Amino acid sequence: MIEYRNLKIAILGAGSVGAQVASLLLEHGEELANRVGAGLEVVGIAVRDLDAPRTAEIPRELLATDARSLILGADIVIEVMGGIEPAREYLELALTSGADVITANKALLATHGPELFAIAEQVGAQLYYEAAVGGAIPIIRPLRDSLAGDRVHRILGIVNGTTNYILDRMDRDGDTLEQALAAATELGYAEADPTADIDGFDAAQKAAILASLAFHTTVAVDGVHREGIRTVTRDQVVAAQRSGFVVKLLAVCERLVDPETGRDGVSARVHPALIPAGHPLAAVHGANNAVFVEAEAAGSLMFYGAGAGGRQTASAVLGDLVSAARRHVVGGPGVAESTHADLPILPISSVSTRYQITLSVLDRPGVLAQIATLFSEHGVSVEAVQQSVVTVGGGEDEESAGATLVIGTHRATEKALAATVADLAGSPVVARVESVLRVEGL
Ligand SMILES: NC(=O)C1=CN([C@@H]2O[C@H](COP(=O)(O)OP(=O)(O)OC[C@H]3O[C@@H](n4cnc5c(N)ncnc54)[C@H](O)[C@@H]3O)[C@@H](O)[C@H]2O)C=CC1
Ligand SMILES: N[C@@H](CC=O)C(=O)O
Ligand code: NA
Repeated sequence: MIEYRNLKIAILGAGSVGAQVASLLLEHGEELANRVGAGLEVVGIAVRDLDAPRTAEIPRELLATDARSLILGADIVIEVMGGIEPAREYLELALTSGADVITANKALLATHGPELFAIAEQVGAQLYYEAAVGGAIPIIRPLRDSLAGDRVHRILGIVNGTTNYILDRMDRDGDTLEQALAAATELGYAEADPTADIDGFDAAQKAAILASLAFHTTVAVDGVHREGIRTVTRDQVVAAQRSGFVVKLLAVCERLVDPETGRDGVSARVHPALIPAGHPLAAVHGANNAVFVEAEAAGSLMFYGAGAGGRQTASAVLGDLVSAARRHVVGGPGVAESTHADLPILPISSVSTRYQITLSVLDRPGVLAQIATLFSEHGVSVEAVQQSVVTVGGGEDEESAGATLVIGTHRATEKALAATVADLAGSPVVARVESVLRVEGL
């Protein structure tokens, strides 16, 4: 057996992810040591309760309640406890004491990432976070390293497993949102309070991280436009199927030209969207995640797999551990986060996309023409219109009770669309604006 010097590893948190990280590291320690050229010695695992049940067996002598002492004695600190404080304080302590840091904490990175990266850069340490987006899926390293020589234009991501599971059940099993959410809760995908998933907060944090990395700028979570899936109905999902689409909660990060100033900028948004049934993202089922990247030279790439789960996420954490340990063996300062492009974050009103608008309208001559005029007044170009007439009564008594119009548009700005929808809602020929959904991936 080869004798290596030992690197001291502290793990903070032994929940779903932490317990699996510890167990896999203890099980495969020798194999990983051979890959790294140094021993990986777990010096301790910080927990709040020494006797809490764990998802994997961990030797009790490794558990400790004094996180600070563990951090100060470590070469590499793995933070898998979640939350903002004390995680932020612990990571700052770890970095300033010269340790490299690995975190799975998207909430922390989306709010305090820039200050933590600045500290890492100052002290020459490295902050790794592959597990923070897309769980086990390699996406941070591909964006940071493999695509660093290219120019990323756009990212379309399914980055929240819980909402993808819910929308998939609505699409394939005919569930309502409430039924699908109940199933997601029973399977342990959704938390008891599913707000972070359902209302798009979790996806928005991931979008902020992806946009910062892809466009080499700083996108804070407050700069991400966010709409969750609470308003998505089974009727919308069925109507989407009929017109050859599926509804997905998407994180969309784009590099674009500001229509107001003509300058380059970036935008990040999270919202339900229609995706053509033949698009690779439409085939992402259940709680899986996928990130579809469009780059200038590379073209389209898709990264797909398990976006969550303790053991799956532990794989990403351990990949980061191997990278961090190799850097310790080789020496030298950490690589700075390349967020210096300083591209402005554009508001949602500057974004252009396609829309599908469903209207209940009166069924009488001239209605279509009036509606078409309304679109053209705002510079929104209509691509296709499908009409179905709603009837009441039967046989000789059957009469029209109105019509449903499904209108697909060409690209238009959010500003123009919002003005169009406001006018549609106030038009005497429109009984109701039933649904407005953005269309992506065309
Ligand atoms: N579970 C998953 O599938 C994924 C989780 N993540 C991220 O990984 C991190 C951990 O997530 P989970 O393991 O699922 O959470 P968890 O809630 O199962 O585990 C967190 C553990 O940390 C402990 N903890 C909290 N504060 C502590 C403190 N001050 N000192 C010591 N221990 C403390 C808790 O008692 C708990 O056992 C979070 O940031 C989460 O967003 C990222 C991707 C997927
Ligand atoms: N709640 C998240 C877990 C991983 O980040 C999800 O549902 O994807
Ligand atoms: Na990942």
